Amino acid sequence: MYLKTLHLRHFRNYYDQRVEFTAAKTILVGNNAQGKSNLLEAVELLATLRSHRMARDRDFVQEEEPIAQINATLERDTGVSDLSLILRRNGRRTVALNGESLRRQMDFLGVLNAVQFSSLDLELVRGGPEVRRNWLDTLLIQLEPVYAHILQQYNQVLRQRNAYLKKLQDSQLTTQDSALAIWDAQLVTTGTKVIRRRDRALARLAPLATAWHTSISGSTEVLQINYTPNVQLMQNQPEQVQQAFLSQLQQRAVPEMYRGTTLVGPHRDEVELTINQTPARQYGSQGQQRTLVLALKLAELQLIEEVVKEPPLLLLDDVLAELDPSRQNQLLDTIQDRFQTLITTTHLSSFDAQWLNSSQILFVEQGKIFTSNAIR
Ligand SMILES: Nc1ncnc2c1ncn2[C@@H]1O[C@H](COP(=O)(O)OP(=O)(O)OP(=O)(O)O)[C@@H](O)[C@H]1O
Repeated sequence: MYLKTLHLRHFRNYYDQRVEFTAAKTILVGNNAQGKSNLLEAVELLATLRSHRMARDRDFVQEEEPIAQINATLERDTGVSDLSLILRRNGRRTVALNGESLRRQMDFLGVLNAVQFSSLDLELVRGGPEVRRNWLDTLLIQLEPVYAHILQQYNQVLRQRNAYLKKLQDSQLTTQDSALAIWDAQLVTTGTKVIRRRDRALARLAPLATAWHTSISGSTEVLQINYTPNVQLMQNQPEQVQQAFLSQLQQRAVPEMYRGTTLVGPHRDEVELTINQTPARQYGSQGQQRTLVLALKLAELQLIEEVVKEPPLLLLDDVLAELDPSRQNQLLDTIQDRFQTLITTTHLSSFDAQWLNSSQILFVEQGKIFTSNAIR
């Protein structure tokens, strides 16, 4: 797939900027805080309706403006599509495809696919389980857009069940007298869908990532990725998962009521990353942890391509310069011209000449994009 144009209006520090992408690789160069990451974030939003920066919608909208707008033209094997996303301070969003407003955001997902890779991704190794759950969920949204809907349902039931548990704390009711069973049933139904999809996605991703990791580390390291669901998963059959989920909920009913929060479910899942059988967080240098993240990203690219049958975009936010030459080459060899790639950097000096020659270079300054570095 190929992103032909992007038009940002009142998005972050862009007032009204059109960009036309004229090569498979585009390098966005500029000093810090000029708007390079913002542009990549806009593309990420079109792909996933999420931002890895965990921003709220009001952060996207330029000061003094009521709405932010992102428009794009995308070429796929199936034809050309116009995408439009309107963001408002109050969080209400409007999505449109080829000029037609879509009622379900799910129908917007899966049109543009992208893998985002930034220095924040090191948190995948160093951060807590929530970071890895978020990463997996964002990938799943692209593999199966219906997952966005399932996840939203689960989170809604979870919030309602937590509110009910809090209410129970203040009442004289016991867990048996209460209507908790109604919430349990809904949590189990939606949560099981989340668990089974996470399990399936990781089962496909893990061998790809392990193979990349072996190759990048020169066969000195073995990466293992294990899904550790909070609900014991013996078999990935819906009935079995539901039964296990329900019985764990029933076992924890008293502590849940005491603490006023749900203690069982996929909101407590973990994805374990180990290198040579040692937890990756404790393993080795920053360089080795970067190898792991690079392997995950290359696996994401490969898996999305396998599933959607077209190469997704790759968004490299200030990471190329952080990789050593051999890891850089591994990445660049994989990309070639197959994956349209948008790269941000503060210095062009870190790129090899051949790459520079075949890339479109755009200069970013205070929310404006220039095609040449001439005196402005
Ligand atoms: N809603 C907004 N309205 C106006 N300006 C914003 C908004 N959100 C962010 N900005 C501005 O965008 C700039 C940050 O841009 P961005 O994160 O893209 O930096 P960058 O060019 O990628 O640089 P770095 O290398 O530091 O990441 C800051 O100047 C910030 O004030």
